[in-house]
Amino acid sequence: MNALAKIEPAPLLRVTGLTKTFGNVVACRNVSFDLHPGEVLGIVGESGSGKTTLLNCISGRMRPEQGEVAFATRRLGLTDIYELPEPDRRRMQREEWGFVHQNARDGLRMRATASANVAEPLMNMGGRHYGKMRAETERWFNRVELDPARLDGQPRLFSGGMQQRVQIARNLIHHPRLVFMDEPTGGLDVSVQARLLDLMRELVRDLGLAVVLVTHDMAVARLLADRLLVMKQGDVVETGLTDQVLDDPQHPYSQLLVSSVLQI
Ligand SMILES: Nc1ncnc2c1ncn2[C@@H]1O[C@H](COP(=O)(O)OP(=O)(O)OP(=O)(O)O)[C@@H](O)[C@H]1O
Repeated sequence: MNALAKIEPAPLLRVTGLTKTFGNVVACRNVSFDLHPGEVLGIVGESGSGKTTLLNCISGRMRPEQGEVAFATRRLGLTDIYELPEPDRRRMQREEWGFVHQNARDGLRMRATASANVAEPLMNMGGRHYGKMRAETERWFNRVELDPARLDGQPRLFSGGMQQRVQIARNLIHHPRLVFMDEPTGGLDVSVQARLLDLMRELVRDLGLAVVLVTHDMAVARLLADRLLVMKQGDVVETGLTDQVLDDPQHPYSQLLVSSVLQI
């Protein structure tokens, strides 16, 4: 083992040379990065830069044309997720990952009760003790600052901010090792966003979560991300620590992105 290998911890996720096209459009071109346990990586860029496509490819929802997405699974260690048999990949996604969508209706069953939504990952992992699952669900309701009196309500009757809290609880209750978030506070009122962001920051820190976060909002990136990956027309044009990228952007596109936010 060389000296670097001793210092450098093993990555949780390793993306290598990932490319995805739609006809003539190159949505992501030759993207590579490592994500380590407990690290929050923000993927930023303007609309159409390829953020969502990259997120979909690395979260196993869309197979890239080229490249590899390797995840350190509990059972097999660092494994190309697209080489896994489909049922194994789905199980890994269910048991080891979370995915928080921008629109709660994409991540929740709106007509099931909120408690059923939150408890479902526990049941998927073999939980059968109703009382214990109910208690854990209630604990998570409190953790995301939802009133346990609403446990048996349907998310479709909740406010947007409450729905996002249900989605977050559902995606954390089973102790995932990696959580993907796609504009998790997009579409919410600014005041609701602020508290939700604080809550998410607390949870990420307390649980030591590894997160891949897609956002076009630099304030969200500043608050949550340790490191940023700036995308422009499918290319990663800059990566670095969040403060470095936002306070001293090197690439002209990152400079434009940051200055356009500061002008608002
Ligand atoms: N299913 C698809 N079919 C065809 N083209 C697509 C598809 N999905 C994405 N694209 C194209 O790929 C490029 C990247 O889109 P993508 O949605 O990944 O960007 P984005 O940065 O997430 O944008 P936004 O912030 O608006 O969601 C765009 O040119 C888009 O039109």
